[in-house]
Amino acid sequence: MKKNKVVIVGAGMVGMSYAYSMVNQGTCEELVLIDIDKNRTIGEALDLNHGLSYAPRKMKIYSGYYSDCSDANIICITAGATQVPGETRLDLLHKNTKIMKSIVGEIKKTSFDGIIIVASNPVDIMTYVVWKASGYDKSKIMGSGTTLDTARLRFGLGERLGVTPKSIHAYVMGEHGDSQFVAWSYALMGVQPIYQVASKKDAKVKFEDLELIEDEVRNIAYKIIDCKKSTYYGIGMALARITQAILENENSILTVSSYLDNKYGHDDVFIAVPSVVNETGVREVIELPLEKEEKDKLDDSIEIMKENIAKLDI
Ligand SMILES: NC(=O)C1=CN([C@@H]2O[C@H](COP(=O)(O)OP(=O)(O)OC[C@H]3O[C@@H](n4cnc5c(N)ncnc54)[C@H](O)[C@@H]3O)[C@@H](O)[C@H]2O)C=CC1
Ligand SMILES: CC(=O)C(=O)O
Repeated sequence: MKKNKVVIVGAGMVGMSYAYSMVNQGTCEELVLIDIDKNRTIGEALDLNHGLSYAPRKMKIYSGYYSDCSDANIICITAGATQVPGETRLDLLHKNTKIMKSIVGEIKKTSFDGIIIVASNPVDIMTYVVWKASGYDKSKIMGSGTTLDTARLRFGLGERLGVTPKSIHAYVMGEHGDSQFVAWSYALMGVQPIYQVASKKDAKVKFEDLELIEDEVRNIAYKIIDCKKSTYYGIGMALARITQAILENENSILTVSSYLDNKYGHDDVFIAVPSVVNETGVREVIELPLEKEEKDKLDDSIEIMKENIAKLDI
C-alpha cells in the first residue's frame, strides 16, 4: 500500500504555513521539505518536529531531495517569487515559469505518479506550465485556484450575515487574480439564495453590497501585501484542505484550478471552477449553467489566461 506522503517544493512562507496546518491537523503521515535553500528546510523540519508531541498524529517530517518524490502521493509546489506592493500576480509570469520548469525537470527524473498541487502565482497559468512541462495526466494536476478567494468570500459574507463561514455556500470562480468573479446566482446562506436574503427589507447584506464584497475579496491580497509583505496562513489552510480531500478520497467540491476539457465552452486552459476532488485528482469539473453576465466574466478570465500562456515558451 502506498504511503500517505506529501512533498512540499518551496519551504517559504506559503509552503511552511501549509506544512504547519498539516502538522496541526494530522493530514499526512510523512512530510518532506525541498527548497533550493537546503538549510532552510533543515531548520524548518527540526522546528516542526519539535511540535509533534502536541500534534494529533505521529508523523515523519524531514528535509529531503527530489528522489523522495518517487513514492509520494502528493507534491505541492509553493516555490517562487512573490508580488511586491503594486505588482499583480500576472507580473510574476516569466520568473515563476522558469522556476516551475526547473522543478518539473527534477520531478520527471523520479518515478512519481501521484497528484501535483500548484500554489505558485499566477497559479492558473503555473498549473498549465506544470502540466505542459510534465506531460502528466491533466486530471492529476490542479492549482489551488480560488480556494483561498472562496474562503475569503465566505468569511466576508458570514461576518456580515452573522453566520459561520461554513454555512455560506458560495464560490469565487475564474482566475485567482484580478478577473475573478463570484457566481452569485449559486450563492447560498444555508439553503437560502443570497439574492433572496439580500432582497429582504431589513437585510444585513443588500444587493448593492454584493459588488462591494466581491471587490473586497478580489483586492484583499493587495491590502495584506501592503500591510505585511505577503499572504500565507489562508493559502496554507486552503492547501491543507485540498490535500485532505485527495488523501481521504473525499470527492469534495472545491474551486481548484482544473483543466477545462470542452467544459464551459473552452479547452486547453486551467481555471478555477467547482471540481470534484478525490484520490485520482480532479475526478470531474462541474459545469454550472451560469447567468449570462457570469459566463461573460468566466470567458474574459479564460481569455486573459490564454493571452498570457501564449507569451510563454513551454
Ligand atoms: N495560490 C495562492 O492563493 C497563493 C499563492 N502565493 C504564491 O506562492 C508563492 C510562494 O510565496 P511565499 O512562500 O510567500 O514566498 P517565499 O519567498 O517565502 O518562499 C518561496 C520559496 O521558494 C524557494 N524557491 C525558489 N526557487 C526555487 C526552486 N527552483 N526550487 C525550489 N525552491 C525554490 C525559495 O528559496 C523560497 O524558500 C508565490 O508565487 C506567491 O505569489 C501566495 C499566496 C497565495
Ligand atoms: C498572494 C495571493 O495570491 C493571495 O493572497 O491571494
